[in-house]
Amino acid sequence: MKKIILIAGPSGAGKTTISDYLYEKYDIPRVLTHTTRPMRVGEKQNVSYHFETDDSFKQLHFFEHVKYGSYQYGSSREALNLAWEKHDLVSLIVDIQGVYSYIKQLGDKVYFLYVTTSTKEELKERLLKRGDDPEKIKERLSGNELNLLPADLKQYAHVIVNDNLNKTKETLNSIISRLEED
Ligand SMILES: Nc1nc2c(ncn2[C@@H]2O[C@H](COP(=O)(O)OP(=O)(O)O)[C@@H](O)[C@H]2O)c(=O)[nH]1
Ligand SMILES: Nc1ncnc2c1ncn2[C@@H]1O[C@H](COP(=O)(O)OP(=O)(O)O)[C@@H](O)[C@H]1O
Repeated sequence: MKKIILIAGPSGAGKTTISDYLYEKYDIPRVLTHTTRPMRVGEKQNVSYHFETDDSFKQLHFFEHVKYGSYQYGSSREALNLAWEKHDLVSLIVDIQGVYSYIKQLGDKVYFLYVTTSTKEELKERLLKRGDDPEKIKERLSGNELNLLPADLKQYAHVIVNDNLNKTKETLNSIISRLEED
């Protein structure tokens, strides 16, 4: 059965790292989303995101979309179907609002991975090392942008505390072998 692995959690928790691992090890494609935020060093157009201008963003047809600060993010049904043509399992990095939309619209096709770390200090250190602007880090690690796991989503969430990447990979290996049996 076709499934979508939703990956959500705070900035710096390791969502992109996990999605990359699923692709490199299992060929599980990432459903690319669209954003108007500027590219970070190391990111590539149509690899990390479809980077858009405010005008090109307006022309798209979204499954759901959100705004973070002054930047827009959104995902399309077309992108999901395209990824599903390549593989029955696909991954998608979203925020918590996106998780609600996907669970509502796709029900049991959703496998929800919630990624976090034991401490917020670890997130801050990783984001500084990644080269993020300290002001932006402050915003990302507070309020709604922190993407904490809400009580009503706990029943759907498979939580990964990504303090140790090797341990995380082992957990992912057993998750994928179970999902591939479905
Ligand atoms: N709902 C929704 N959230 C998205 C989408 N694309 C990205 N996000 C979320 O937007 C937030 C900001 O993403 P980004 O700027 O790449 O920062 P990062 O989390 O630090 O890598 C993250 O929580 C992403 O999961 C989307 O299409 N829909
Ligand atoms: N378990 C881990 N231990 C230490 N650093 C990690 C771990 N997982 C990911 N990282 C690093 O932390 C930074 C943030 O990870 P990333 O996957 O970009 O997070 P997110 O997509 O959730 O914002 C990256 O530089 C990544 O290489």
